[in-house]
Amino acid sequence: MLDGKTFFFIGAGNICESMIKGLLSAGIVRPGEVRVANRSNQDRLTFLRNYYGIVPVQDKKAVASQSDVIIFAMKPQDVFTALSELTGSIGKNQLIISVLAGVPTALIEEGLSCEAAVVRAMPNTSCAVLESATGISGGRYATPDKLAMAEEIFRLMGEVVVLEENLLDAVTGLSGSGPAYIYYLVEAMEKAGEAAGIPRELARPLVLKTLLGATKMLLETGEQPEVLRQQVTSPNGTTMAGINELNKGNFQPVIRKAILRATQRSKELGKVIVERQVVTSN
Ligand SMILES: NC(=O)C1=CN([C@@H]2O[C@H](COP(=O)(O)OP(=O)(O)OC[C@H]3O[C@@H](n4cnc5c(N)ncnc54)[C@H](OP(=O)(O)O)[C@@H]3O)[C@@H](O)[C@H]2O)C=CC1
Ligand SMILES: O=C(O)[C@@H]1CCC=N1
Repeated sequence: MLDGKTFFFIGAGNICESMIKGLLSAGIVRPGEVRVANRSNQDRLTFLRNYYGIVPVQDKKAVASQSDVIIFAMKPQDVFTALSELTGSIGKNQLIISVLAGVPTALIEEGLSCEAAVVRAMPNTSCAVLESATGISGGRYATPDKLAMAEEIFRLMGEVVVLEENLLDAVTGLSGSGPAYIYYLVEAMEKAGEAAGIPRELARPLVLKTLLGATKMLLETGEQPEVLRQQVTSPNGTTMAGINELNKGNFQPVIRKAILRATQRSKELGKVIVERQVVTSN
């Protein structure tokens, strides 16, 4: 379904680069089929062209009208300018993917005013290494084949779940922001390893392999995390002592709070943008 398709990224930031890296390394999409535009930062486009061989774009309208897949990848608050720059250039046959946190498909549909096939997606930066966890949801005019195409695109870069749009904010809080929580955990574990006397350069491989090994155990054994945790935890041993400290620090409630707050933030971002749309259109 993707053979020879052209991709147009509007917004050349972090998630755009992760997706470009992933799409190209998956080997289905060629650099010449990937077009990228920014608001003003030309150096960034030059870097992406030199590094990945993609095509930098100035005339967004012209390129949008000639692209099969258009990916909205600007900050949520920049969506209105991006939509206004595309007026009249997009039609029903194209696939529009929005990775914008909080922004409903309806807002993009309305902005494009052509019954555009919009799919809202929430990938994460692990697209770059083909290990993203991505949630997708089709908008009002996204036909089953368009949703399937979006799923195929993200499946090249990792795991995909299709869900109702009202769950996309929760996906954002859980797995969209998720890599940052894990990096934060790695930072904390490395620092703790250092405090216990292990030099940083030795702590890192120990921490990373521990993470990778635990993930593989979960995937390959199919066991519940509780069961695997218990297998590590000897009665009155070292793990129990460590877990007790985590519990004293409210480990599970804190993680829950972080994910729920990030989910709520995604909803807030969307609400502000929808309100702006209502004000502008009145
Ligand atoms: N970072 C992440 O892990 C994830 C981010 N997202 C979502 O992706 C979106 C982008 O995030 P991220 O990549 O981190 O953001 P960045 O700030 O890194 O990049 C945003 C880019 O959008 C460009 N831009 C702004 N307005 C326009 C416009 N009108 N036309 C073309 N380009 C424009 C900016 O260009 P310039 O620099 O020239 O102003 C900038 O390069 C957000 O909506 C976010 O919610 C989704 C999943 C994960
Ligand atoms: O922090 C953010 O708002 C974006 C959305 C998910 C990951 N990064």
